[in-house]
Order: sequence, then C-alpha cells, then structure tokens
Amino acid sequence: MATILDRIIEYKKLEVERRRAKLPLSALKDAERYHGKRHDFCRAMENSTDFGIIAEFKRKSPSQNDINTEADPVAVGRGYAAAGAAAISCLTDTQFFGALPDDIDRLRAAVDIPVLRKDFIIDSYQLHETRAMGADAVLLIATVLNPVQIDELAEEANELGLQVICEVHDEEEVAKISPNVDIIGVNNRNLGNFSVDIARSIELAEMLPPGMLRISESGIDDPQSIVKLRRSGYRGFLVGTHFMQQPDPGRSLAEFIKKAHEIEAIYKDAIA
Ligand SMILES: O=P(O)(O)OC[C@@H](O)[C@@H](O)c1c[nH]c2ccccc12
Repeated sequence: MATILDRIIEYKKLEVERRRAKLPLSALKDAERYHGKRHDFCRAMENSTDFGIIAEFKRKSPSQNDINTEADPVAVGRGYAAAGAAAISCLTDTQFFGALPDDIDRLRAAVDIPVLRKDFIIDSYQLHETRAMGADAVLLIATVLNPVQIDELAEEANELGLQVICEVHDEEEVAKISPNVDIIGVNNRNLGNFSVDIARSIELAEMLPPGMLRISESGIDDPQSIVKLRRSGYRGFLVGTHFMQQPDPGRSLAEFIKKAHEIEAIYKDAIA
C-alpha cells in the first residue's frame, strides 16, 4: 500500500516539472535573493548559548492535520528570533503542509538568522529555488533518496553556497550519508507511519559519523528531552508543533529555553 510519503513524492515530481515549465532555471537565477549573501547555519548551531533550537514555521502536516493555519510568518519569525532561536525552519510544501507561496519570502525578510527551507528535495532545480527564496540551508531526506542522489544534491547545494542537513531515521539511512553533507539530522518521526520516539536519536547516536554536527528532529515537546539529547552529542533541535500549537509561538519558545536552562543547571549541580 502506498504510504503518505509515497504520495508526497509522486506529487512532488509533478510539481517540480510544473514549476520548471513556469519558471525555467535561467529565470530563477534572476531573482534578487538568488545572489545575496547567506547566513552560516552550522555556525549558528555551534555558537548558540540557547541550545541551538531550530524553530519551525509549520501550518499543518499530514500527521497532525491543522496546527496553526492562520499564523503569520512575519510575527512568528520575529518572535522566534527574539526568543533565542538559533535558526528558523520554514515548510514550503503547499499540498501536504499548507505552506503559502510567500511564507518563506516574508519570513526571510523579517529575520536576520539562518533559514532552512523544509521541503521534499528530489531535483537540483529545487536547490536553485532554495537560493532564490533566500534560504541558507536545505534538507535532504535519506529515505526518499539513494546514496548517489544524496551525494550529488549535497555537492551541488554546497557549490550554490547552501548548507545541507541530511535526515535519517535508521541505520540503513545512516549508511547513505555523504561527506558533502554538513549536518546530520535524526528524525524521531517515522515518515512511513508517523510514530514518534525521541529514543530514536539516542539509539542512533553511536552509529553516526563522529565529528559531524548532529541535530535531533521532531516530537520534542519537553525541555528535559533536550538536556538528555545533548548528552548524546546533539547540538541542534528542530521543534515545530510544540511551539506552533500555541497562540504565541515565540513566547512558547522563550519559556521552553528558560526551562531548559533551569533543568541543565540542576543537572550540573547534581554532577558537581
Ligand atoms: O512538529 P515537530 O514534531 O516538532 O517536528 C518538526 C520537524 O522535525 C518536522 O516538521 C519534520 C522533520 N522532517 C521533516 C520532513 C518533511 C516535513 C517535515 C519534517
């Protein structure tokens, strides 16, 4: 039986062809943002003193349905940045995640921190689109790509000045990671059946290539989890639903960071 993910990829193939026909690569390269300078996504994680949180702008998803369909990317983006987000992730898929076509543009214009374009990347055309959107980093989802695709898309992204997060969920996908990848992201959510388990990040930690920046993604709704995941070497945390469910996502992030600092202080005292 076809999973949602199969349907998303089938649809994405058609969508890319439609977009390419409408706006050929040469036209994409004329976009003003295509030529601008990028923010350093990895450095933002490494330098963060607030746990390297990548706060996500997400209206809805196939796993949770409507989360915050009326949200304003400018208000949410500014709120996230002011609260201490190291970076912002913005969904750009309309069909399944309800993104409006100008969400990422408006968000990019509103903040001065790195932005991750979150979509299902299957074609190098989308990397050029990502540049034209003014984003700094792109996600490659290992479960929908083969090792050659990951390697080539990551290389091309790097050439375009985009940093690459490669998302994995199991050991088999870890084996697909290319040295051209900048960050490895462990998705705690199984994209086939939507089950979520933070323990996935902890179990896979030992199998990840040492020395590569690692982040944990999805299902994080408790600051305690972040303190725990940091002990497995994670230096970035992608959180969407927990913040977006609140009327003021930025405020929710600020409270989350505050609690995480408090919990970490208790741990440190306990160890000392
Ligand atoms: O809303 P959550 O559970 O906090 O998850 C955020 C993010 O990790 C999730 O949106 C995500 C991770 N990988 C993806 C791939 C495609 C679409 C979405 C995602």
